[in-house]
This record gives sequence, structure tokens and C-alpha cells, in this order.
Amino acid sequence: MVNIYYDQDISLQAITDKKVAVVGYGSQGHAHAQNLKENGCDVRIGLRPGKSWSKAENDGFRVTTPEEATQEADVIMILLPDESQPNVYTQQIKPNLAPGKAIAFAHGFNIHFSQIVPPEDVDVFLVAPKGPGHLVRRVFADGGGVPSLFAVYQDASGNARDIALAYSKGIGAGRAAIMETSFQEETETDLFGEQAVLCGGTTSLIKAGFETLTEAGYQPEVAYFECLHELKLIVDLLYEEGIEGMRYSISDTAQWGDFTAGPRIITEDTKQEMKKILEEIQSGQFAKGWVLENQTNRPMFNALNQKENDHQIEEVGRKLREKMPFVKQKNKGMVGNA
Ligand SMILES: NC(=O)C1=CN([C@@H]2O[C@H](COP(=O)(O)OP(=O)(O)OC[C@H]3O[C@@H](n4cnc5c(N)ncnc54)[C@H](OP(=O)(O)O)[C@@H]3O)[C@@H](O)[C@H]2O)C=CC1
Ligand SMILES: CC[C@](O)(C(C)=O)C(=O)O
Ligand SMILES: [Mg+2]
Ligand SMILES: [Mg+2]
Repeated sequence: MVNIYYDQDISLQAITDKKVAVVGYGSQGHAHAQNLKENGCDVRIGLRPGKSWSKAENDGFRVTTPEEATQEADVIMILLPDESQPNVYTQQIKPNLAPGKAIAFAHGFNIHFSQIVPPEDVDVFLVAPKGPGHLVRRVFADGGGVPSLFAVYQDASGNARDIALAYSKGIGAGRAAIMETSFQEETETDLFGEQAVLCGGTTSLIKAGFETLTEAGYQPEVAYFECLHELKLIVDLLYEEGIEGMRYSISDTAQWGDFTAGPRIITEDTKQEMKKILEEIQSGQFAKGWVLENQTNRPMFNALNQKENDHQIEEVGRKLREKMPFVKQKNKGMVGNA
């Protein structure tokens, strides 16, 4: 059984009595930094000069280079893109580490796949929120929290677990659930979830539905609302009350269609493909491909990104969302709002 911790089980002291550096101020970085600060932590930000630097300063943080942030801080949370972490770590973080410091991650990719090999005299842990960073901030500001996993890879100080738990509470996860895991489990389940279900599975399902309707002659705007916009409203019910709660709110006609058509869409073949995707993650094949893609300047990533952004559902959606400003209201700092 998983160990689950909540706010009342944890003291913040193991993190409030330390200097924390958040390296990176993107999706996760801004959320960790702001939530920790509001929980009484001493936070500085490590960055290169650029867009994030002025954003962090405007949000009231002292910003410095990753080198200086590492020299100053006891706990260095590395919230750079996974693919940028090894270089920044090698050149700017590692030379400034010292015994007694801790390095931390929000995803285990680089440690688990040995892209970063830390010295033995520092603590190494992860705190991985199970949600996008902008929601880690928004849900916290609204009084809630996003559940997080934590894991200790290396406990040089003997306090790594307490620090990881306190950090998890500091970002608000103890209001929801803080679950103990390993770097391996976090890395493999996170990659699987985002590829097969949350991102890859969902966007492919949406596009297939949209294309089926538009190719049959239905209006793209109607198809957009049916297959994309309404998904959020259905997912809200799943989030609040699970599958049964969602089914309580939809019509019996929809529920009958759910029972009978759903298994024809997600078939045994789909599950077999999911198993293959999981095996590719477990064997390191996916990680190897992603590392190589970055070493060759992302030819496939960039081409696919352009193709996806040009999809009709995106063109239609951009126009429709312009007429619904309430949809974007709380999403400051995201696409089109940066
Ligand atoms: N996105 C999410 O919600 C989740 C992410 N994670 C993990 O969190 C980590 C961070 O991801 P994410 O928040 O998406 O990252 P983002 O891409 O949103 O942000 C990256 C930040 O790092 C800065 N940066 C990039 N390269 C460098 C560099 N060479 N030197 C200094 N700063 C740099 C960027 O600044 P600039 O403006 O200069 O580019 C930006 O502030 C990853 O390990 C990811 O797997 C885990 C859970 C969810
Ligand atoms: C689902 C994608 C994610 O794993 C996340 C927001 O949790 C990520 O890597 O961004
Ligand atoms: Mg994730
Ligand atoms: Mg992820």
C-alpha cells in the first residue's frame, strides 16, 4: 500500500529553515516558488537572462544565475526543461554543490535514465506534482492543492525524506495527497500517463472525433464544441466525483452510449499498444529517442509541432475562444497570455 501524507502529518520546518533555490521559472518553477514563498520559505530563483528573469523579478523574487543560486542555497530544485537539465547541471550546478546540500527534481527522468549522476555527498529527491504547473499555482491560490509524489534517491544528510515531505507541503500538495514512490515508479508512470492517456491519448481522441464529424460534413465549430470544449466540462465532473458522478450528470442516453460505444473505441488492440508504449518507456527506448532528438536540434519535434498547431481544430478553436474571454481569465502566463 502506498504511504499517503497530509498537511497535519508534516512540519514545514525542514524546508523553512533552509535556503531554497528554484532553478527555472516556467510552468512548475513559478508555482513552486510562489507557493513556497507564501508558506514562509526563503526562495531565490536561478535563471539565464531572458523572459522568465523579468517575470520572476516582477513577481517579487530575487533572481540570479544558476551558479550563484546553487552556491547560496541548501536545497536546489531543478525546474528546467528535462532536456536542458544535464548541460546546466554539469556546467553551473555541479561545480557549486557541497556536502550537506540537496538537489531536487519534479520528474525523475534525468536521474533514472542516468543523464545526471550526482555526487554521493548530496541529498537527491523529487517532488512531482500530478498536474500542470499553472494549476499547481492556481489551485493553491484558490485554497486547494495538487497531489504530488515524492521520492528519495540519495540520503546523504539523513534528512532527505523530511526535507522532501516539507517541500511537498510547502507547494500545497499536503492539502490533497503526498504519496511516497521511487524515481523509477514516478518516471515510468508519468511518461506513460502523459503519452497514453493525459496528453497523447486525449489529443488523438479529440482530433479523431473532430475529423470524423467534419469529414462527414458537419460544421467545424459544432465539432469543436462537441469534441474539445465540452471535454473540460465532462472532465470537471470526473475530477469532482469520479466516473459514477459524471454518469449521474449526463443523460441515460449518453450513459448507454458510453457503455456500448466506449469499448469499441478503446479496444483490446488499444490496450496492447499501451502495453508496448509502457515497455518502450521501461526499456529506456523512449528516453534514448528523446535524448537523440534533442541532440540533433529536434527536427521531428519541430515539424510535428507546426503540423499540430496548423490543424483545423486549432484554427477554429482560436477564433471561438476569442469570443469567450471567460475561458482564459485565470490562465495568465499561458499560451497567448505570456
Ligand atoms: N510542466 C509541468 O506542469 C510539469 C513539469 N514537470 C517537470 O518539471 C520540470 C520543469 O518543466 P516545466 O516547468 O514544464 O519547464 P518550462 O519549459 O515551463 O520552464 C523552463 C524554465 O527554465 C528556464 N530555462 C530553460 N533553459 C534554461 C537554461 N539553459 N538556463 C537557465 N534557465 C533555463 C526557462 O527560462 P527562459 O524564459 O529563459 O526560457 C523557464 O523559466 C521538468 O523536469 C518537467 O518534467 C513535472 C510535472 C509537471
Ligand atoms: C501530463 C504532463 C506532465 O507529466 C504533467 C503536467 O504532469 C508534464 O510532464 O508536463
Ligand atoms: Mg506528470
Ligand atoms: Mg511529465
